[in-house]
Amino acid sequence: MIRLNAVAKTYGAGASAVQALKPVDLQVHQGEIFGVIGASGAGKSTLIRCVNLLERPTQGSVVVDGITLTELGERELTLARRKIGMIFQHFNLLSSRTVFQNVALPLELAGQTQAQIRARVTELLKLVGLEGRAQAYPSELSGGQKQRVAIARALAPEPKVLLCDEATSALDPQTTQSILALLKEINQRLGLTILLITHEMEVVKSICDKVAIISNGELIEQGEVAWFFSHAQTELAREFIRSTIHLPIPEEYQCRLSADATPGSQPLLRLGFTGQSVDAPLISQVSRQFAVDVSILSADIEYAGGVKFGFLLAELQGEPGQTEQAIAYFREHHIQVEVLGHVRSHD
Ligand SMILES: Nc1ncnc2c1ncn2[C@@H]1O[C@H](COP(=O)(O)OP(=O)(O)OP(=O)(O)O)[C@@H](O)[C@H]1O
Repeated sequence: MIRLNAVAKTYGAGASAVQALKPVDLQVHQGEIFGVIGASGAGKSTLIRCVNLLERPTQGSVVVDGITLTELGERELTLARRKIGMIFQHFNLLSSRTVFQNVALPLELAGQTQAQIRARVTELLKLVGLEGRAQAYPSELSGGQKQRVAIARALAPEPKVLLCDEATSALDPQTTQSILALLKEINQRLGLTILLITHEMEVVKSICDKVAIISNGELIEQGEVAWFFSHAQTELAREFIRSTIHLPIPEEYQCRLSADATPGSQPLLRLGFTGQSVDAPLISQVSRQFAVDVSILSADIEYAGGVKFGFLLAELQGEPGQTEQAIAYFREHHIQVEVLGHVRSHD
């Protein structure tokens, strides 16, 4: 449904030129929710704006629903863009228009009759859960409601593709989840293809089928979300995965923790389980095989894309040679092991 072939974008020229996007290949199939995640300045906005040519790529071609947008003239491009809806972080509603009038705008521009517009807007407001707010002005709405209006407006011309530019970044976590649930519902009910950009792994985890990581204008890793959580290759990908997990070290341990091992101290580990390792009884195996005790401080096991993954904060207790062998055993069995430090026993 969306295909980017070696799309690159450089802003400016000469000494002040900024290459925001290096040649990028990306394919999003019909009905998929595809997330592109990256840090600030990585090139996410540039990438998504190249899809509907809000930014003209410096090189490469963009194909949406079989039409090569990069070959079109302005008039044809305006028509083709009707099949590509877009929503933004700050909603971009017209403040002087009511909810109804905002959603009606693209239909007015397409020359629909008043009766057609009324029927379609009513249907869309119902779809996004805003019946009864048709006559409100944007200033009277919450952030989540504003994004719902923006979604209804984007859907008005019956697009095949919806582009979401950090659509939930200005919303609180609860409202974020309700907007993500709405996007998922629309995706499933209408078969709409969604390409979103975000800096939050939670968004990817909640609704995406596929994900790509962008760094310095390059897609450094991409795949199905389930695969990604269990096989992430790059350190940046693993960092994003860790960012969805909350495992603080208890204060009581912090004050007994030091970087180096001292006589009698025990290693404090963060263990990352993905794929098969999450279901294997590796903790009890280690305990039996190497005569170590494993004291679990906290754990967080989650699902994403149908795959279980999780992290465990644990202190290993045993003789140094044994704890080292236990750590090696974990690593051999595809558990990510990070030694966070060494814990002194209570004074
Ligand atoms: N219009 C522009 N002119 C010049 N440089 C630009 C322009 N837009 C973006 N850039 C630069 O291109 C790079 C990528 O920016 P982009 O906005 O695409 O990243 P981003 O990942 O969306 O970041 P953020 O999350 O902070 O918006 C940055 O170095 C940015 O400064």
